Amino acid sequence: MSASPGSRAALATRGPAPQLVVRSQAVDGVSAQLLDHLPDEGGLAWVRRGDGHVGWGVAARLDVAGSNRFQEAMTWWQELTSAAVIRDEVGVPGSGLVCFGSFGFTDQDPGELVVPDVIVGRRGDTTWVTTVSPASSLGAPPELVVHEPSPVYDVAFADGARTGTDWSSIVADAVRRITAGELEKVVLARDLIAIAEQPIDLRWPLHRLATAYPNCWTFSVDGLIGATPELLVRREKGLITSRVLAGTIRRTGDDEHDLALAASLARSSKDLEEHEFAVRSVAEALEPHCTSMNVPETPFVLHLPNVMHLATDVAGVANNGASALGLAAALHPSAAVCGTPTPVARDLIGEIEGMQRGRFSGPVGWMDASGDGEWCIALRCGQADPDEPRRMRLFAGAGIVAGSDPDAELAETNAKLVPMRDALGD
Ligand SMILES: C=C(O[C@@H]1C=C(C(=O)O)C=C[C@H]1O)C(=O)O
Repeated sequence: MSASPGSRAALATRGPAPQLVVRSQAVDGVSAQLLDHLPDEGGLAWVRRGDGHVGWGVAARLDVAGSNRFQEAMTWWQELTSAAVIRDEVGVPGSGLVCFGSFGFTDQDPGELVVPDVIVGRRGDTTWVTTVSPASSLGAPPELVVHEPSPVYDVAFADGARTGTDWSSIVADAVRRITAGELEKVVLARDLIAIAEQPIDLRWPLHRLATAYPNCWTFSVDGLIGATPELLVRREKGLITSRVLAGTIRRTGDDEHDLALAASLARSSKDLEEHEFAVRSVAEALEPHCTSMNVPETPFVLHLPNVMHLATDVAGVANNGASALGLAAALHPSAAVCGTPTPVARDLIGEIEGMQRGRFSGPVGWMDASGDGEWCIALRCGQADPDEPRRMRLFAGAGIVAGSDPDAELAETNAKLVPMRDALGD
């Protein structure tokens, strides 16, 4: 599967949303994994622990950028879903009409919503196929075929916008500015370039990510692929949840040592402070949308194969009709990927980070016609190069507070690059 962002302009839908006819039907006897069904071009994916959905083809698409991007996307989705004729014979989260989407970190970075022609979904024992067609040409459900991705060989890695040493020095600069009282926390990121011998079949790293990181959300949207551990927001039947991560320690591979490290992470005042900023930013953004909220006072330690994070699961009951995307828009950018105070951190990132993040650290996810859905933060990910299919940009960042050590932060970003590096076969 290669990315085809070159066709972005041609596929972009402007003007009135098309009228779509949508049908979801359960299918029996499908034992293959969802990702196995992705064709070699333009696949979309959202998978966790075997559940989720994959899609291909483009029944409708909206490209968005600018300060009004979330509102524009919500209006388009509202129009599209209210004009659609939806026959959902499955009735589980993810069946019926859904779109996949991703948004840039800044207003200037472009993002999109995509409604595929075909969606294959699974939730527990139920597998279904959704077909989406223009009202004038109702299609039959496709035969589900299993495709083999092409292995990725001989990947070389090179510095992106900055060398590690240069990046450490901008971290040191940020620490000075935090100590001087300009702001409390800023998240700084860096990129790494991966270059393979042959064009990269994105399904290869996707399979490996989903296998190695089953507790993360493995995604593929328009050439952006990754396995993120951070749920910005889920809305499902009136329940709103968010998993906030901030505060990280690398794993060593020695279980006993890792347990001791987890305990030290849970006691580290620097990490607890960094985490507190992130939780507060999420709780404040969700509060106007919830009748009752549960914000645990103490984080737990989330164990991933490469790192451990301080984590807090925030939950609330929706008190208004804000869609999952509306909530993601209210939350983005949280202090987990930007900083505190948000405007100062955002300006500092623009001033010293020295690269365009694109969709890295923006919301990525999916949404259904009722506005339920899941939006994660696009982390532990890579962006396929639209002009050079052998090339990807990989990203990682780290939260910087007064007590941060630049070399330790560099090591943290290296640990966060491991999922994508390993998935590409390093
Ligand atoms: C910015 C990233 O991760 C974020 C920063 C974290 C931290 O600084 O401890 C932890 C999880 C994420 O919220 C990344 O993975 O690139």
